[in-house]
Amino acid sequence: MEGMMPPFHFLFFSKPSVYIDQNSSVKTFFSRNGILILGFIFILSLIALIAVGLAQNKKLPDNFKYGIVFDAGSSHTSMYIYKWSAEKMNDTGLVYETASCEVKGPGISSYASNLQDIPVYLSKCMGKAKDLIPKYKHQDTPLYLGATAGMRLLRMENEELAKMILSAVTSLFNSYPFNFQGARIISGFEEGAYGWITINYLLGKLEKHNWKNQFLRENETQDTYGALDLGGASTQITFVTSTQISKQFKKTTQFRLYGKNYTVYTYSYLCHGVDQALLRKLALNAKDASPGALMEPCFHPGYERTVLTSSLFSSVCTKIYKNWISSRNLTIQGTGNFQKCKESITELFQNNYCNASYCTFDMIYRPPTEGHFGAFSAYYYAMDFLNLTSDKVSSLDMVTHKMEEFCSTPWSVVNTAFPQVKEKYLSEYCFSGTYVLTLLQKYNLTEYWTQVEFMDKINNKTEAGWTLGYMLNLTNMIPAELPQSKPFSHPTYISLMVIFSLLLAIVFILGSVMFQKSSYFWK
Ligand SMILES: O=c1[nH]cnc2c1ncn2[C@@H]1O[C@H](COP(=O)(O)OP(=O)(O)O)[C@@H](O)[C@H]1O
Ligand SMILES: [Ca+2]
Repeated sequence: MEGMMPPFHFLFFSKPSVYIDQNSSVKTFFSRNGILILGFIFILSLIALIAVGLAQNKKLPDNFKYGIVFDAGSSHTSMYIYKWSAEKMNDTGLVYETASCEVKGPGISSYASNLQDIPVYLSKCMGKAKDLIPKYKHQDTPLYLGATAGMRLLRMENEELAKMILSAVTSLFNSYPFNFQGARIISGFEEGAYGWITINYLLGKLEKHNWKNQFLRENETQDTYGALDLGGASTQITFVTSTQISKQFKKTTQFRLYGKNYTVYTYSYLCHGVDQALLRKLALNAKDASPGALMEPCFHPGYERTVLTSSLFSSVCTKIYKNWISSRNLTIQGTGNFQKCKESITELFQNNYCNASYCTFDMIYRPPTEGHFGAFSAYYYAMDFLNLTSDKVSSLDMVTHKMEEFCSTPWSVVNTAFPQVKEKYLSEYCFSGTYVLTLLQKYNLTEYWTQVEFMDKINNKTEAGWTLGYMLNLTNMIPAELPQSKPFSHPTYISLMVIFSLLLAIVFILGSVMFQKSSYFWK
């Protein structure tokens, strides 16, 4: 049996029963110490290997954070609750909308004369936020309210009243356990810029990971989308421009996001929101109306609506049209003519004077548009209802044809076909659809019809709008530089794994050989 290897299990389980002589016991002593040292290295390497593996692939605990933003628009107020993983807060696209709430009632600016009703107005949605967000997170949850063009118009009319509305909101929100960060009127510039951040963040245009989960460099990221927001009282256009723009126009802003610079052009047109545009159009035409009646091509044939003429001139946007007409009832009668509707809408845009190289309308300079656009809010509501989104209808001729057909459909037919749609919205889709087309044409975007994507919820979850961008900015969640996503870079991780695996293999082999040799001395 001399010279033969002991069976495998012997290497590990057999114990020497007798020491043969002095010489062999010294050798055994050294070989046993060697084994101990190797065993020690083996255990250390094993611990290091496990530690590296765990650090790299650690399953992050479900530690979520929340944020609440109220969008106090001109026509209505909505609340959005955003949620994200606390550990990954600087990664893009990880903040999403977990719930939303429509505040019942009109826009907040109409509460100027009944401030005492503001708590009732907002408390239902606040109650929903309290129920949805775990109690122990309330104090860490930032809460914001941003008001847009409805409040901008009220401020122009009566600054004191606008302040009183915001104070009423502030005292109400201070009574809740959330981390209230303020209620304010955001500027049109912010509204445009935050809308642009929201859609590009959600579409993953600001930074990209590759398959190894590394952030891609500047030239490897995708082109951003321009943002088109259409509200009730104002509308915004925002896009990255490569045109050198003179500082005098003050229409651009610089962003540094995830290590990349963006020069963003943005402009907000007050009074060009869809509700104010309709009011301006009606006010403009009211003076030519035959006594008591106004023929209106943007409403369906057979549709009638009676208004008090004073209501047409009460807005800051229509005051300039106010003339000798004393207040009286005016019956608006639909004639359903798309072409005439479009012509009358075109009158709302001024094209007469431009003090720059190029203006879209209303003397506002704008550089040439570039790339794709995401159009949301009232752009989406109108085009989605009319089944005219750019992915459904490929050419502008088809859109025009469908609009002609829709506008000329008698109101009785439309009303019967859509009993579930709010009458205000349904009766105005001919106008709002035509307005969307005219506005896009004024922006020179109808030539690139398929490059305009009408969008509502991005990734089926998060509504496109300024609110998410606002919160991301105020919570510093979009870093200027690229964040490190893992404790080790991928090459370091691979190198460490290889080194420790090799070390383990060497130790194991050496250990086995030494153990085998020492067992000869024991025999
Ligand atoms: O479901 C809908 N169908 C059609 N239009 C809608 C719907 N929901 C909201 N809108 C319209 O979208 C616009 C939203 O404007 P918002 O209230 O945000 O004003 P603002 O951004 O100018 O302050 C309003 O004109 C409103 O009537
Ligand atoms: Ca809005």
